[in-house]
Amino acid sequence: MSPPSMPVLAMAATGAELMKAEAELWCHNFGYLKSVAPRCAIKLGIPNAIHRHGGLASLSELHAAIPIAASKRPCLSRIMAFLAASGLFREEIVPSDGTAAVAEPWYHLTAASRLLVDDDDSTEGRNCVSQLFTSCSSPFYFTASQNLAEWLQEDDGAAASRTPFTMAHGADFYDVVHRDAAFAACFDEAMGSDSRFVLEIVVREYGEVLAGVTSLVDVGGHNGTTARAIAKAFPHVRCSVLDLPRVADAMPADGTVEFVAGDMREFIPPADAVLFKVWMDYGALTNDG
Ligand SMILES: C[S@@+](CC[C@H](N)C(=O)[O-])C[C@H]1O[C@@H](n2cnc3c(N)ncnc32)[C@H](O)[C@@H]1O
Repeated sequence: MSPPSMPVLAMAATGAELMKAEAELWCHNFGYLKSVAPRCAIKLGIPNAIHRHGGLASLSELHAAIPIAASKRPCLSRIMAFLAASGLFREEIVPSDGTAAVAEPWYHLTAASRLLVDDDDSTEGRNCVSQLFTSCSSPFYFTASQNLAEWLQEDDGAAASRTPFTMAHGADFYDVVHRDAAFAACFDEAMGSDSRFVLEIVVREYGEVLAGVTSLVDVGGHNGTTARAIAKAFPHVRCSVLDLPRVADAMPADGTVEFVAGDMREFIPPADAVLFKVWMDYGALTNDG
């Protein structure tokens, strides 16, 4: 078999090529800011503020709406410019009142940032995934990801019980959820917001997949947000949720869905349909896991 052709930089590279290659590395180096900056925008309530201005707000309007320390005011425009460059908002530079000599930036919500608005009365939060974003961009995951190389090098045998997450936090994901009330609340809200968002679309556009189905089990269904939404939209479907005992046993019975405590690797209650949504076994990242 002949080897692939020689990579460009193995040959004599020009200064311009080297500079371009280094610029690419800078982008990778600070790539995490693409996740951190929207997290900052959500915390400051920027998507909500633009939404309250009808989906388009000027920098001055954002300054009036968002509490920023006086000494940091110039930084807001830099964060907004970064977010616009990464596609979260659309920036337009126009004169502020038609007469002003100095043009100022205006920011439009985009399809993505519209999903970060959590005070839209017309959708009652069903089209908002800001909690999901906040949870997934949390330091818990970021810290765990720093251990990836060490985890790949560490040979802990066939059990492969350690994950980058356990290396960082000394416990597996669900143990941390269990012991850290703030993280648990953040995780619950994240899963809830994703379930409401996805179910709204499923109910509206894909209801036919449940035609003829009379029972459904949501495997790893957590607090039952998804199963409850299905039971409400499709009353002919009897819904149950299978989850680990410490989750299922803690759920109060409300007559809408039945909670079954168990491990899916051992047992899945019989039903016409089995739903897996955002299921991750954070403890089984083995070769075949
Ligand atoms: C990422 S959450 C997703 C929750 C829900 N499906 C959703 O989309 O909002 C994964 C769920 O799977 C559950 N889980 C993890 N391992 C499980 C197992 N072996 N058997 C049953 N449930 C499990 C967790 O307790 C958690 O509630």
